[in-house]
Amino acid sequence: MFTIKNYYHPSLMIENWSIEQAKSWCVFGTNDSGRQSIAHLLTGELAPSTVETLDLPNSNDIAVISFEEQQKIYEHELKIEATDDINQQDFGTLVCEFLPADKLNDPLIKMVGLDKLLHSGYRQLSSGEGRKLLLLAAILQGKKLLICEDPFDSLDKESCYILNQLFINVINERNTSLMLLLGNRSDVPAWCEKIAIIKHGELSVIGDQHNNTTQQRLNEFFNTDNDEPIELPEEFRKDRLYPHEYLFKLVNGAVRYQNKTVFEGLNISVKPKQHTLITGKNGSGKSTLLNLITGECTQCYSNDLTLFGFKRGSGESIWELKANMGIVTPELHRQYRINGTLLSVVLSGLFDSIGLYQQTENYQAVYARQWLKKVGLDQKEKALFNELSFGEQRLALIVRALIKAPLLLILDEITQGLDEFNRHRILKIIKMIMKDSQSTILFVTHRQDELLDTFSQHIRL
Ligand SMILES: Nc1ncnc2c1ncn2[C@@H]1O[C@H](COP(=O)(O)OP(=O)(O)OP(=O)(O)O)[C@@H](O)[C@H]1O
Repeated sequence: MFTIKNYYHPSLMIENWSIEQAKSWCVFGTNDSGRQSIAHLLTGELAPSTVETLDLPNSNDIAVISFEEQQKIYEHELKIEATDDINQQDFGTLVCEFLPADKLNDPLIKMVGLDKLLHSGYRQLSSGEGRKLLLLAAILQGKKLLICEDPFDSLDKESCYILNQLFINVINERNTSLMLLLGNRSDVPAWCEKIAIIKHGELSVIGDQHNNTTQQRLNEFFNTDNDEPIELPEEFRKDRLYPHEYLFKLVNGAVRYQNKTVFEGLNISVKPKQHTLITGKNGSGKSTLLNLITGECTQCYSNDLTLFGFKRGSGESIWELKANMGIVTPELHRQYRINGTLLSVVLSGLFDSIGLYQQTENYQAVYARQWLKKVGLDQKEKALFNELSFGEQRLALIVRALIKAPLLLILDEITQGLDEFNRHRILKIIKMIMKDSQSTILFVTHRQDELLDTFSQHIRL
């Protein structure tokens, strides 16, 4: 399949690595390890400074399924939208258009649950549905090497099971090789044969997964002594007067699109400090519910929804509402395409803007820097946001939401794309906020180890 010897590029070094046809590999790397460079190398986008052997498959035979690729497609879809005839209702590229025309009856489509969405637009898909589509497209196009970054992130339990079956099928029946780029040890499937790690851009082949030495090397790789306590800033601990019983209350809530009811008859209320967990299958409407609360979903006006004491649609200002909310969602990450510095992205959270358009005070920059330090990004404050890895961008958006210590924190799959070290660091901050602050958390996740027992309400959609 490929052989690489003594490859050197400033962002990637590989001494000796070969992969045979129909083999499965996991490459573990942290968020700043350079694991995305592996995909760039294999697709021919990372020309080496020096190399001894570089025997790669045809780039047309390789598919990369990553958050980065999903972002590119999304941006392309937005461009199409901008050039569309505005009178025409258009959902951009349809799901079926991503798949080979002669494979639209392939049983794999039903297996991953996309059969009913073939005529939906890509932009209408939930994040999990979008991931499944790219993977399915690659398989049906007969790609010979699939490179999947954190493929189990954003998938529900059943979809993870199906994805595992799908992977086993492509390796055994379709003679395809699989490379999983992972940041969490708990994501490695038992069937995966070989393990490699990447650290500071240097790739090391470790060996067979089910081998004691491999497990020992992995433990060493993930073992960091960086377990220092994280203290919440003063702002989070200040007492605040909140005059209403509920932060929000939705009565008989419903969201419907042309021929689809996402949910109906939904009654939900959240009181201050009633930390709430929301779970449900892919496409069950978790993000839609959050969008109703944040106002991203315009059907908030046709619902009986009261937010911070304002009945939605009664002339309240969205900025007044937003001032009380800190929001991190996959949608926000997709939309955050303004290319400022990391520091400016964090500061933009104080103004609820995408991009920073206001003069900031010194104390605000000091505060933003303190937050960057808490997530280990203080050395990168001048880096451009879109030059950071997906996981680093996600960390930046998390601290952007935290910086104003809002009344309500709306956190939708926030640990998507984070390596296990950063994920635990963020969960530690979340636990501190639950315990020691005046903020209330609304938290969506698919991960079992994020179903913390500190949530006082669990909504299952
Ligand atoms: N504008 C739209 N038009 C039509 N259907 C839509 C639109 N927006 C979302 N949907 C559909 O509504 C359903 C719910 O989507 P939502 O993103 O809320 O799911 P979710 O529970 O957050 O899923 P996931 O766990 O995959 O993130 C999905 O099937 C999605 O395809």
